Amino acid sequence: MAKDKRSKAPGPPPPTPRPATVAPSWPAFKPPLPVIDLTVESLVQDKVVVLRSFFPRSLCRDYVSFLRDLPLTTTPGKPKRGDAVRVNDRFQIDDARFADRLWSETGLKEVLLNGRELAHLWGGQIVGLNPNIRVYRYRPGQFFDAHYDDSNNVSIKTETGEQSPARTTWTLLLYLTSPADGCIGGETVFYPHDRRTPKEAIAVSLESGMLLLHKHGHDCMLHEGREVTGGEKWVIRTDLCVKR
Ligand SMILES: O=C(O)CCC(=O)C(=O)O
Ligand SMILES: [Fe+2]
Repeated sequence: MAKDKRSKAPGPPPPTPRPATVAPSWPAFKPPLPVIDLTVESLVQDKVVVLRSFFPRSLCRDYVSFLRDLPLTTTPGKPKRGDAVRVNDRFQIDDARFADRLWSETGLKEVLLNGRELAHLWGGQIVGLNPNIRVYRYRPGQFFDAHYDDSNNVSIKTETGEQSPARTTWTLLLYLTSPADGCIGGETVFYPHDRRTPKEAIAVSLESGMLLLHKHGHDCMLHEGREVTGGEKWVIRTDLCVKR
């Protein structure tokens, strides 16, 4: 797929149904996070990193049972021209408070900001996570077709309470289920050379509680969420934001 004809990750959600406006009462991070010394492991140099056991299994289970009760909507199978085919059930909310909790009450902030050898990766000075929180559920037969994720301009509340201009630079995916919970398939697959061929596929297997970050925007690798063939894949998606 040529870069100039690339299919984009979906932009704003379709006009109906509308994104939720009332923030969910997300479960507490219990036990307190992080549960292990988080480490940033590189899977594809300068493009994909993972932090394993970001959520413990028990917290993943708490989240999945909580998320089940949210008003998820099935995305249309027929996307607008230029948008990726994405077939899953999803919930979306602008929730700056939860984005901030994920950033500053989990150990993520410390591990990313203190890792001096990582500083060059993020595309600027990290200021937090995108308040646009997305929850995906994939059931058997559902998938996210190959696409690129865009960088977006957003506004983030700083520690002093002011809104500050920011830009998303990396996609954040937090996997809540895996084969250990009966989820078969659903790997996130990257194609470093923009060719969706089995030979060039770098497949990241699901691991409950693992957080994955991948570079997006101009340098985004073509990627997809493989079809789920058994059980359910649950993911929380947001983005890493830098100062603009
Ligand atoms: O669910 C996945 O594995 C991929 C999700 C994705 O690519 C996205 O949210 O843009
Ligand atoms: Fe994506």
